[in-house]
Amino acid sequence: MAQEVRGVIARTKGASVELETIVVPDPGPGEAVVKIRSCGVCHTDLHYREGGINDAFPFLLGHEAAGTVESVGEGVTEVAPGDFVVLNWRAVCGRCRACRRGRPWYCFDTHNAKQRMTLTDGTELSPALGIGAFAEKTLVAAGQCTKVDPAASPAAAGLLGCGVMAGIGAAINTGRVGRGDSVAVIGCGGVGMAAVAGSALAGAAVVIAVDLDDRKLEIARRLGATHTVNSRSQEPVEAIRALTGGHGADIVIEAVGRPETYKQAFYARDLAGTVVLVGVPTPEMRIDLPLQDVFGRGGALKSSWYGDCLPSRDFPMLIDLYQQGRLDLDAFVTETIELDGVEEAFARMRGGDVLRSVVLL
Ligand SMILES: NC(=O)c1ccc[n+]([C@@H]2O[C@H](COP(=O)([O-])OP(=O)(O)OC[C@H]3O[C@@H](n4cnc5c(N)ncnc54)[C@H](O)[C@@H]3O)[C@@H](O)[C@H]2O)c1
Ligand SMILES: [Zn+2]
Ligand SMILES: [Zn+2]
Repeated sequence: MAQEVRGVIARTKGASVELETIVVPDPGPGEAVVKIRSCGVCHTDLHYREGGINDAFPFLLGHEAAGTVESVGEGVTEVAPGDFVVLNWRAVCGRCRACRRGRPWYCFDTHNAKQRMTLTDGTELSPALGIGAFAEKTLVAAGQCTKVDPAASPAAAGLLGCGVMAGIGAAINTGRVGRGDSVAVIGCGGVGMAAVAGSALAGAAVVIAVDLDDRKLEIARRLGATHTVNSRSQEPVEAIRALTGGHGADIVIEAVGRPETYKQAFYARDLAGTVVLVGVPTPEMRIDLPLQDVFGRGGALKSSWYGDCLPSRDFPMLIDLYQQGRLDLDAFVTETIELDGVEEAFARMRGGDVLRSVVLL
């Protein structure tokens, strides 16, 4: 029996989101219905609301979530009703060229649930990043569910579903941060802050956190930053160079998604360093770089999707680190809110006032 539940909908470009009734069908073959316990507000949700990702309105927002499996469809063996799970963006195939090369976020053959959730008038919804978890329940592919220890707090576990995984993975999986490296992270929101924590976990000797807001920089110190730079008062490229013996950082992680910070990341790295691009630009954004600089700097320019994670490997590992007290996921949660508080949470995110607002259900 299809069920009616409440969900947060972005109807048109730039309009305030509204809490509306949505219809969640029974899970079909390979699918699961998940009762959402927590869902963090990520900047990507705001990008969807602004039409910055695509125009497939109306969106059912929310994609950084943990929940309990309520029911599963035919042939599902990965999870069973009652399992506590973290949701991931895509059920990757595991067989295509991208999957076999260990880059599943470039999978050509994802098996997400068909878009079958609707408004009560039958209008088809686009679930953000294939999830749609600002809702009491959502329909996903069973392969998007990773079982984790049910003793973990839902607010903390849900963060792994996007921002924290994207940030930690950008450092560890994409950037290959290792013992003794110097790292600069430009932009310390939920994603960049996790890149700071991931760099510290990986043994970096120098971790430079860069942001416009001293409150963020203070938290970054708690999570392992050895130095902080406020770009309002210091030119960040010069400051990063000064803190790394004049060379620039071995790994620079961009977690804002703006032309000026892309450019800073490019120039703040050591000549043989790696730039990891995590911030999502909008279609009209451009930067202009002298080709001599592009050529003359060795190293690597990499983009990082979802921290190049493998959910079944990385989610349980990060939950372990959290429960051992080695990864302070609670420090990311600025506030917990209700489903009807998402629009106000977007305003606080724009104002830079929160690291993460987390909807608890
Ligand atoms: N690649 C991925 O897999 C992935 C996953 C999740 C989010 N993202 C993207 O990462 C970006 C960050 O997401 P978030 O949720 O952390 O956002 P956020 O809004 O919480 O954080 C952005 C941070 O950047 C800071 N900032 C803004 N302009 C700056 C500047 N010029 N210099 C230095 N700092 C600046 C802000 O003060 C804020 O702390 C977004 O573009 C989001 O879409 C990418
Ligand atoms: Zn996200
Ligand atoms: Zn694949």
